[in-house]
Amino acid sequence: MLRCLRVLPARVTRNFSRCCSNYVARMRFINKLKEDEGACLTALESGNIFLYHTLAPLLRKTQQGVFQLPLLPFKDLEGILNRLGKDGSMVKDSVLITCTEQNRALFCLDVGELDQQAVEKECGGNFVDLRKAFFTLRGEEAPLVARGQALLRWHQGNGFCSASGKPTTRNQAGSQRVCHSNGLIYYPKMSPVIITLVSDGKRCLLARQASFPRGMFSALAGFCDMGETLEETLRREVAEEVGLEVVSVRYSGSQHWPFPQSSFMVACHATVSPGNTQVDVDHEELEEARWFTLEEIRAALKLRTPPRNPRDQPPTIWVPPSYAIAHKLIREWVDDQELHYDGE
Ligand SMILES: NC(=O)C1=CN([C@@H]2O[C@H](COP(=O)(O)OP(=O)(O)OC[C@H]3O[C@@H](n4cnc5c(N)ncnc54)[C@H](O)[C@@H]3O)[C@@H](O)[C@H]2O)C=CC1
Ligand SMILES: [Mg+2]
Repeated sequence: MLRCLRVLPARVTRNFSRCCSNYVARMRFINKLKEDEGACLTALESGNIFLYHTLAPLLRKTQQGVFQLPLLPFKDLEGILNRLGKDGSMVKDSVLITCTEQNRALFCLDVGELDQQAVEKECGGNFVDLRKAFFTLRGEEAPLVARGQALLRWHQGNGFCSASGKPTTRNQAGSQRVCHSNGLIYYPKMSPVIITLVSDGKRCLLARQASFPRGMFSALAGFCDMGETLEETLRREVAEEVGLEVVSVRYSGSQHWPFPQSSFMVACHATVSPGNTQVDVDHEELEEARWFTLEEIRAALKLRTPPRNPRDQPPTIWVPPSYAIAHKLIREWVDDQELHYDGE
């Protein structure tokens, strides 16, 4: 939700405020901006832009020590670019992100061709790694910064048609690219991934990859193969990674996950029958997978930050932080277990 997004004082035209007075109108307006080049340019000229430098977002720290995503009005950014010796019209390369509830179109731009420190000085902020930005920004800004980077990354990697080899051209909103030599249209892509918390009724199954930070365990995850349903991916991934056969699936939620590239995470709870719980780990994929009791999971959830895990001692078990959908699955499982036990 964008309800709490900080935007600079609105300079909204009457038409624009009429269009965006409620959710349906706002969504239709965003859709229009994707199709109408002129309307998109007008919205950009009265909109706000946030910046990246080679895909690292610009953040600003307030006097209270809170990190924010600085939003620059079109004219201000044009002025900054001119002062840095760039043609201000580069602002028009901005990519549409959304329209805020305060009726402002929101765009982002990568200024990677400019001197990083000079931009930081002009804007009063610092370009930081996406992972750090995602972890430090307040809830409603983190998905925005991830979405912006994903779109900019997609444009940077799709400048040429994979069929003709000729350059592709983007529309004003940046919602598609076209190869004019053969008419092929390219749209931004996410890879669908299933993430599932497997339970045997009393315990849940968590796993870790060798690349995870020490002591961290998460739910099982895997990319969908071409032509698979989500249920088929889930059954296959659980079978492949831990050698178990799932008997039921329940949808929980979804999340865009920007690391390392755009994935569309679909989160589900799954169960195996209590008589079929012998784990057989695929060590090509996972370092370890095992069943955890409710008490163990409660203890892991209590750790707000990753624990210090000295090398010479067994690690304290911890789970992904609250912005990861794996955390939501684990918390829901605990709530379900507590409800179940209360009812017994
Ligand atoms: N948001 C969250 O809570 C969590 C997110 N994840 C994300 O889920 C994703 C998938 O999990 P994994 O266990 O790594 O998947 P996985 O079990 O499918 O194994 C990854 C392997 O699948 C292959 N693969 C097939 N299609 C691919 C594609 N479209 N893109 C990249 N590799 C592909 C590659 O060989 C890759 O090494 C990861 O990117 C990870 O960041 C994982 C756990 C928690
Ligand atoms: Mg996996």
